[in-house]
Parts: sequence; C-alpha cells; structure tokens
Amino acid sequence: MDQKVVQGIDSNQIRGIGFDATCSLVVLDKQFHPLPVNHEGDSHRNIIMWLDHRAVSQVQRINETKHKVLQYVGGVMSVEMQAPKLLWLKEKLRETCWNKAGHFFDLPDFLSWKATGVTARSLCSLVCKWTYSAEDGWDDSFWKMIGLEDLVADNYSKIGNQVLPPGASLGNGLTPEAAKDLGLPAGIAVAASLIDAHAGGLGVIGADVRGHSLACEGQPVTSRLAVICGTSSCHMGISQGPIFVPGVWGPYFSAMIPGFWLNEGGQSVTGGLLDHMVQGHAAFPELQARATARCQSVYAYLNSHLDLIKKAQPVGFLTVDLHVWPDFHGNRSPLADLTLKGMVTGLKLSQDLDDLAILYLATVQAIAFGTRLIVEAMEAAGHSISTLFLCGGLSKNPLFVQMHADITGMPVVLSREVESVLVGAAILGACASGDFTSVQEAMARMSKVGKVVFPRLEDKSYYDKKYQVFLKLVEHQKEYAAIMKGD
Ligand SMILES: Nc1ncnc2c1ncn2[C@@H]1O[C@H](COP(=O)(O)OP(=O)(O)O)[C@@H](O)[C@H]1O
Ligand SMILES: O=C(CO)[C@H](O)[C@H](O)COP(=O)(O)O
Repeated sequence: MDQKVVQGIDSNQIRGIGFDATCSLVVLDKQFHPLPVNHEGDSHRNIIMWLDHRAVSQVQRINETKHKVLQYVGGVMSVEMQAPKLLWLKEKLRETCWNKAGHFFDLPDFLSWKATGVTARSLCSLVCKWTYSAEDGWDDSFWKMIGLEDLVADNYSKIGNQVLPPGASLGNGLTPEAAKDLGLPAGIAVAASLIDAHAGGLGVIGADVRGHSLACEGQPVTSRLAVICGTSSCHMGISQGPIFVPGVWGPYFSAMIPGFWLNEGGQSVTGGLLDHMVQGHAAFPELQARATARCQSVYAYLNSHLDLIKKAQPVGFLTVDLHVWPDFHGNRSPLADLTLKGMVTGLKLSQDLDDLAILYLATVQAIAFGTRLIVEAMEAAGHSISTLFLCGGLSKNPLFVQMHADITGMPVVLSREVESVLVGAAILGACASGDFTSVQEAMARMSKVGKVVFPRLEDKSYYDKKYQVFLKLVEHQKEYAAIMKGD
C-alpha cells in the first residue's frame, strides 16, 4: 500500500475508506503468501488480470453445460470471469498452484482484506464474477458440474463463505499494520468493496439533475445508464425487477445499488483500443512531438487537428469512407463472442497526421456505435433508458463524449468529478463510517452533475447510415470465418 494517497491531507479528517479495483483474480497460499499463476513459478505474478483470455477452452466447456447460473451472466459466461480462470489453474498448474492455494480473491476483496485482515467478500464481486446469488448463495451443482467440486467440499472457504453488502463496515477497521503502510490512524472504518465499474456507477447515477432540461429529471433512476469508460467501457443499467438481456451480464441483484437489479454491458478495450490505434500509427512520433510542443495530450491535439481539417462540414463526417469494428479483444456485449476481431475498411496508402486523426475519429465512433448496440439490446429486453452518465478517463475527451451523444441520440451527463469511480469508493467509506445510513442517501449527496452534452440531432441520418455499415462489418466477419471453416 502507498502513502501517496494521503499526501497533503489532514488524516484526522478521514472517517472511512472504500476500495474498488478491476475484477482480477488474486491467488494466495494457505498462509496468505502470493502463489505464482504462471509456469515459470514467479510469485510476483500471482494475479490473473481481468482481460487475460487464457481460459478459452475452459469457458467453452463451462458454457456447454448450459447450467442455470449462466442465465444470470447474460446467458454466456465471459472468459474474463473467475470460474474459467479457476478451472485453468486446476488444469494447468495443479501441483504448483491449485493444490497449494488457500485463498482466491477478487482484487477489490483482496485490498479490503489487506487493510483489515477480514476475508469476507463483497456481494458485488461474488455475484458479478463468481456466480454467487444474493438470494440463494452458491450453487453446488454448478461447481461440481464444471469440475471444481473441491471448492464445495470445504464449504467455499477458498472463494468466500462470508459475504457482505458493499459499504458494510469490515471487522475493526484499518489494522495497525495497514495503518502504518498508509500513514493513517488505525481503526478507521473500512467498507466492503466494489468492482471499479460498479463504484463508478454509484459515483454518477444518483446525481440531482434538476435544472438541466433532461428527460430523466423526475423519472425513476432506472432511466439512467452509467457508462464507465477507461481502459474498457462498462454500461451499468438498473431495474426494479430482473431483466434478462442476451449477451449482457446480469441480471445481478443488489450488486451495485442495494435492492435494484443490475445489467452490465461492456466493451473490453475502448481507451486501450484508442491508445493502440494512435500509438501504433506511423505518424505517432510526429503527433507526440507536436502535442508536447503545445503542452497538450495527444488526444487534445488530435481533436484540434480534426477541427482544422474538417472545413465546413461537421467533424464526424470526415469518416464517410472509413469504418472500424472495435472488437480487437473480442466482443463482451451484446454479442458475447470472444473470437471476434477488429476490422478497418477504407485505408489509403498515405500515413500522415491527417490519416491518423481520421482513423482515430473512426475508432471513437466505432466505440460509440458499440454503446448504441448495447443500449438497443437492453431496451429490446425491457430497459427504458433516456440519459447516459459518463465517467472515467475517456470522459475527459470532448470528442468521445459528443460522439456518444450524437450516435446514441441521448444527452450525456458528465460528473463534476471526472474520477467518479473514486467518488463511488468514497461513498462506500462514508457508509462504513456511519456518516450515511444507506448507499442511496450517500449517492444522492455525493454525486454531482458537471456538464451536460446534447446530441446534434441534425447529423442523425449520417450516423444511422454509418451504423448500418457498422452492423454489416460484423456480419461480414462472421461470413469470412464460416468460409474459412468450410471445406
Ligand atoms: N486527457 C485525456 N484525454 C483523452 N483521453 C484520455 C485522457 N486521459 C486518459 N484518456 C483515455 O482514458 C483511458 C484511461 O482511462 P482510465 O479511467 O484512467 O483507465 P482505467 O479504466 O484503467 O482506470 C486511456 O486509455 C485514454 O484512452
Ligand atoms: O469487468 C469489469 C467490470 O465488471 C472492468 O472492465 C474491468 O474490471 C476493468 O476495467 P478498467 O480497466 O477499464 O477499469
């Protein structure tokens, strides 16, 4: 743990701590020491990252079982969830890892354990990534069916048999050892954690929107979709009753907001894809030099460059003959197909800064079309969404935000605090300390609207045409795969 987090802060003002993190799998032995998750035996590498797709064969076999728990992850389990990763460890590293393992933690639960010594898991991580049900607990038959019956035999002690709602206070709070590491007083309340995207959802979705002329004003919170966009994008929609959306994770009960069901759509690389496209282009060194000379981020430079080259037309029209399918790391939602790949059509021989800027624009648009596809799937299944609430690193990019508004046709609300994921974690801390009596009360007080961006409805027909092309791209990709599979 790190003292940077409290630099320049009066530590006596800190009343509670909340943790969030990606849903990566942490493996410890029976004495809580790190265990290698690799063939090399390097115990510094004891975490399988969320976006690690090594367990492809395992997840295929899990999905072939058609077990009823799969209904609660969108009908198809993702390779990014924990059950396939556990099965991979058992099958590939039985001696060195599986047999020696004492504790498998989701990363947010690992952090709260490290701070408090309490091994209780958050309902959020267990429901969303481990097939636990808030109503019925673990389903023994699932673990037996997929070949992980040993987890059932010891009453789930390795993956969690004490489960707490996010925001519940853990044990006696910060241990003396963790307090020393963090430079904080021992005993400060520590909350049961949330996965990062879920913390972002808490940080934005409950804001008071009065005075912004938004359709969601005075409407139930279920008309809002929180989109947490950083390395990946996660689309968090809530409902009073369970809604089964094919290819969209959930419905998860009480995994984000207590008492509400959650559906979680997602795109596995979004910010990561933009970085990849921009940094891998031949004109990147020139871009970097120009952005540095202006003390700008490369994205701010690209946005201003697009404004220069667009001439009289709207900037989005620069991609009339350049189209991108964004699933360079498979499709998480709503197609739930990890075999899908990225596609670009409309490339030319030139590779100058204009080409880079236009390719970047087409990628931003493709990510926004991916959001439109997810929203349409959620609405077809019963959600009624009128407003997007964006946060995360990508929400700092005005082009990304405007394209989401234009392409979905919905207004986008940005939070006053860009790092709303951290606001969500702070909400947890404020619940654990007893400063608020419920997550809902804390959300209403702590999330604040910053700016609202409305769609340019006059550009709608152009984006509708590009969306038609977008859908053709995946249709064609599937046709190519079928041709190559044939004799
Ligand atoms: N100033 C910026 N302008 C535009 N995009 C940005 C900026 N800073 C970060 N990004 C984008 O946000 C992404 C990272 O978002 P962040 O929320 O920090 O990631 P994570 O989800 O890993 O926490 C980067 O991949 C980058 O594409
Ligand atoms: O699966 C997820 C949430 O359920 C997230 O995509 C994953 O945790 C990583 O997010 P990021 O790196 O974008 O913060």
